[in-house]
Amino acid sequence: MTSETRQLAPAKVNLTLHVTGQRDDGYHLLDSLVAFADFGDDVYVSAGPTHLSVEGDLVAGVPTGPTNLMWRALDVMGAEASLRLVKRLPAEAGIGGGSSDAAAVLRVIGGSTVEQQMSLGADVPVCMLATAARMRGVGEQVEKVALPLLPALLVNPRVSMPTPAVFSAMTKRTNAEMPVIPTFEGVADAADWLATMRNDMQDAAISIQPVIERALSDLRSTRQCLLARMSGSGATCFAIYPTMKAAHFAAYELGAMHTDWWIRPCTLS
Ligand SMILES: C[C@](O)(CO)[C@H](O)COP(=O)(O)OP(=O)(O)OC[C@H]1O[C@@H](n2ccc(N)nc2=O)[C@H](O)[C@@H]1O
Ligand SMILES: Nc1ncnc2c1ncn2[C@@H]1O[C@H](COP(=O)(O)OP(=O)(O)OP(=O)(O)O)[C@@H](O)[C@H]1O
Repeated sequence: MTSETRQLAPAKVNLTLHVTGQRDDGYHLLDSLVAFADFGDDVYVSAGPTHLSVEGDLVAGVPTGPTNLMWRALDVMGAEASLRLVKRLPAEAGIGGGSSDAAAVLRVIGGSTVEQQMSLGADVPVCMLATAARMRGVGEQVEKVALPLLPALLVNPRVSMPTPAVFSAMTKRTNAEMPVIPTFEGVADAADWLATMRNDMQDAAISIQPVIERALSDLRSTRQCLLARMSGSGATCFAIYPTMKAAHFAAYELGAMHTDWWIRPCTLS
């Protein structure tokens, strides 16, 4: 590694999240269609003794020392590097911020195994791909899926959601897996199919933070919204639109109503 390498650590969005069972060790079996935004944290890696700097508007709650998942990624690989993180994704938000940051570091270092990736977090293997994929097992089984480019809006009502608390609040842990994912003819076709799928963590997250229901209903009320759902363990919700123009218009509409919410138009693929 010579000069500084920049990697986008894109937001991860669970377009579907089916929880299909629970292992004896407490981890849940998942079946999830995951997509990635064209927006995320910026991760910079350069040669040198291990060091991390964290900057940006959304640094609250992000560790700046050895517990940061980027630093832990270096430790797992027995590597040294100078790291810089420009944080643009809210933490504990269901869009994989820390996992995506760790995966970005692992991509630069190269040669990580699925076991090493999983030791950092269940979302790290899928974040290594950083493109649409079906995720199964407890997160270790990932296969790429072809998706049309989906115009979308991400909305976080600025409440943090620790993932274990949401899993604990679930009342039904054995649900149907997804059927075979079809080949989609376009955005509307994909949204129609997605509407028949679920996020099995959504009701549990709403029971902890009812404002998520408000985010979903406000997204559904925006013009031309094709689908609105929560991502991961929340609280970030996403909506799909036929065009980026519609997604930008919805961002404007919602932003006027909720000046304190985090609202970001993007494409997902
Ligand atoms: C809910 C998802 O975001 C869906 O993409 C992920 O499965 C969670 O991924 P993550 O944040 O990388 O999760 P980890 O940091 O590995 O795990 C946090 C906690 O979530 C629970 N956990 C996580 C993954 C999984 N398949 N089953 C679980 O029960 C465990 O209590 C674990 O202690
Ligand atoms: N680089 C990082 N960025 C954000 N959080 C980090 C990072 N490294 C460690 N953390 C810690 O990880 C915890 C979870 O943050 P993160 O944003 O990854 O969660 P999440 O949104 O629940 O992810 P997921 O969608 O995978 O469930 C935070 O409490 C934070 O202290």
